[in-house]
Amino acid sequence: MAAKVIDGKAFAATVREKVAGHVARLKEEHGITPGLAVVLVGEDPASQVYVRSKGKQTVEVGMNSYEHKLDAGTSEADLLALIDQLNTDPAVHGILVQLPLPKHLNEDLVINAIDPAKDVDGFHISNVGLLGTGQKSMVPCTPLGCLMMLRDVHGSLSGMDAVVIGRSNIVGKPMAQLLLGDSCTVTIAHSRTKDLPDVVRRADIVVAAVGRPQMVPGDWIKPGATVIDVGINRIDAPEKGQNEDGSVKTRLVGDVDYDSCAQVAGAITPVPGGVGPMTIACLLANTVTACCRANGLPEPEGLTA
Ligand SMILES: Nc1nc2c(c(=O)[nH]1)N[C@@H](CN(C=O)c1ccc(C(=O)N[C@@H](CCC(=O)O)C(=O)O)cc1)CN2
Ligand SMILES: [Mg+2]
Repeated sequence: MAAKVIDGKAFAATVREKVAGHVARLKEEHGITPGLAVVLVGEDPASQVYVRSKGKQTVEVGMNSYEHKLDAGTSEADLLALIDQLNTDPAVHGILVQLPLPKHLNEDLVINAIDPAKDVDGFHISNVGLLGTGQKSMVPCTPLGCLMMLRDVHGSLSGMDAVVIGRSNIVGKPMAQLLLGDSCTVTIAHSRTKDLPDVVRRADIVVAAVGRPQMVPGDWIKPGATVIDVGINRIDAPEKGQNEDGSVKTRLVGDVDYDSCAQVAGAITPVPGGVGPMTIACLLANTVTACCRANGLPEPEGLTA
């Protein structure tokens, strides 16, 4: 039987609706409007698209959006000074520095300069430590979105075998911590893992986050398993023809070979329209959570891990 397709676009819309409801209540009952500051350094075209989308969606759910666009040559000192200013600004409840940063900037240093309570990306070392020890933290948006979708499909994840392929700080590691928090038996696999196909075949849940186009074929998937594809890779699509400038057209694919995996899996996220839209929805959710925490108010239910 063909897999159930997990519609991340539709799911993200329900998350945004919940966020908008909380924002409206914060305004009505407490006179507070959550604010999100997004910092973009340089002109990376994909980052520009994501930042524009973040600003637009922030405003659509009723929050204040503060965009800071700095040129590619901005010094570390100037970027740190801006973060300092945002850390102390009471109208700003969430701060996000769009990644990747230009090469001359030290990402760790910059991220760790953000007030952990405003770190809506959940990348600050304090939040990493809190998540790793099962304490209340800000949770990275992409893994949080994956967790929400998995809970929606399965209800309880307790006792399930989960394999996370990829060990990045942004997705693989926090994803593994979240699955552990939901009582899965978790394996983190990566480029050096021996017998990767057999490791993946044991899994009830496969989260692929390696950044290698269509790397996971259907015959690695246990029948009925749930496949969450975090990859967003652009590949040539000669079947679509050429652009006006003569270059070959492209298309987006994930880290799993969708067609073959969908024939075996019980449920699967598509690319595009799966995990990607959940990332920004969870950013909005984290901003409301940060705002509630900053004001000593109860946290919104269903929007945190
Ligand atoms: N500070 C951060 N930087 C980056 C993050 C992040 O969470 N925080 N994640 C990515 C980029 N990203 C958000 O910033 C992001 C990536 C993809 C999508 C998305 O919706 N993708 C669509 C396809 C988009 C397309 O057509 O190109 C999809 O998968 O359907 C949203 C957000 C790196 N940087
Ligand atoms: Mg760097």
